[in-house]
Amino acid sequence: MAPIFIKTVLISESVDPRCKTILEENGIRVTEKQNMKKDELMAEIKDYDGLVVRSATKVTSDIINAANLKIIGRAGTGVDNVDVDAATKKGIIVMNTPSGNTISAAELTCALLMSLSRNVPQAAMSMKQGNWDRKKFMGAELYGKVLGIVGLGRIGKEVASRMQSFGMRTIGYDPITPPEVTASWGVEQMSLEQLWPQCDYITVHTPLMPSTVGLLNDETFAKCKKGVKVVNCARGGIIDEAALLRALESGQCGGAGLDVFVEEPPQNRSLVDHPNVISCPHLGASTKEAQARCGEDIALQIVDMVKGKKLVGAVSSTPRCYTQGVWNHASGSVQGGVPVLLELSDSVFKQPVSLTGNLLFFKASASPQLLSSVAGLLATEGVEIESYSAPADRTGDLWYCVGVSSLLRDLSALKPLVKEAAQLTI
Ligand SMILES: NC(=O)C1=CN([C@@H]2O[C@H](COP(=O)(O)OP(=O)(O)OC[C@H]3O[C@@H](n4cnc5c(N)ncnc54)[C@H](O)[C@@H]3O)[C@@H](O)[C@H]2O)C=CC1
Ligand SMILES: O=C(O)C(=O)COP(=O)(O)O
Repeated sequence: MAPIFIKTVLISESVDPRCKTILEENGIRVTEKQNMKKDELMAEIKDYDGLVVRSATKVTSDIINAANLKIIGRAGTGVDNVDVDAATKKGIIVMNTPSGNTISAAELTCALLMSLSRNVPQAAMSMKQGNWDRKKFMGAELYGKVLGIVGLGRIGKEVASRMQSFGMRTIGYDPITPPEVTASWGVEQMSLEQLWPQCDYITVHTPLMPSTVGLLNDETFAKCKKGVKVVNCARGGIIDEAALLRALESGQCGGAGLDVFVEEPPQNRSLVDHPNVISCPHLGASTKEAQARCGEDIALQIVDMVKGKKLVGAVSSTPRCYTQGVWNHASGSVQGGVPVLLELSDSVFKQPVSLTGNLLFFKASASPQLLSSVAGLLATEGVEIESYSAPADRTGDLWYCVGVSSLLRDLSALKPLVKEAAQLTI
């Protein structure tokens, strides 16, 4: 991978100080400016190569177009506050640190589930007001109850294992994670139609995207058990807020634990003020540990990119990719839940290239010895070939891709054999 020059980075939110330290130790000038209004950010952003954000900075297309950024780093998971398409069109790499805050978000979800079952926040508030009301806060055990988990990715999985230890039965739905995989962590998958009526509790852990907006709505609440309790520690809007309020008022929903809102902070306080709602100001990732991981990870990922070592955590859609200072056009799709590359510049691959793991791309002219020469060279560097994708055509200089056991320390080792090379971890 060719180095990408980043001299200046703006951190626009409260990110762990390790982020600034690591970037500065690697010769990058860092400015921290928080709580900027949109026009302030638009004016400020012109001076930077990189921007590091959390969830509060809305990196809209007009901000992206006002900037000369090369990288937008998200110290956290969700990138719905970044216009990834606009960034990709401008050739800006968007990267996140998707596993750094998984445990913290899962633990907060479990805390909300437990609080909903035993009315802990309401009882604590009542005590502070001088009361001693044992009857009002009668709860119900989690033991033996059914928890529906919609979205069985990193956080959904961690929530399942923790709530199983309370004796909950965990069922779920995910269009991508295979049922045999979730069965191995004790989650029985089924369709949403089958799931809704079985659950005592439902928790959502999907990204926010058109297919997940309003997953719980008037129609789906009506299919749930009366009194179902719901938790949203993912993104505001996955549970439709107006439908949730109606379900709370009718008793169809018995309680809600909300960490996230469509508008943050929410101007409309109807949900927050509802007696059966417990809420937090988007605290899922707000632990020392999660912030330390995310701050450090994003800085290290940027430094690796600057050094041309590897590209970790990139989430940009892939119409173009950057090698040796040149933008290459690419096209791909998602097959069986796995993103695949079909074409890179003028090279159409014989088989789709699964975009997972460590990948080494190289451009070379076809020859019967090419693969064995590359394999031999990689072997001397201690790198094994795990998969091989060749272009359908064999004329001229074309792109090849090999899945490798680890990335090469120095791509220049390939120089005698190839015209261009790039490597990345996905
Ligand atoms: N409250 C907070 O502070 C935090 C919130 N989050 C949010 O939590 C959510 C989940 O994060 P991760 O588990 O790390 O993501 P992930 O990508 O590991 O898992 C998401 C899962 O949702 C599934 N999914 C996609 N569409 C679906 C649909 N229509 N129905 C059911 N499942 C669907 C995907 O297949 C995937 O398995 C994200 O929205 C993230 O932004 C993450 C960290 C902290
Ligand atoms: O990582 C995520 O998706 C989160 O929602 C955490 O957001 P934050 O970094 O706390 O603003």
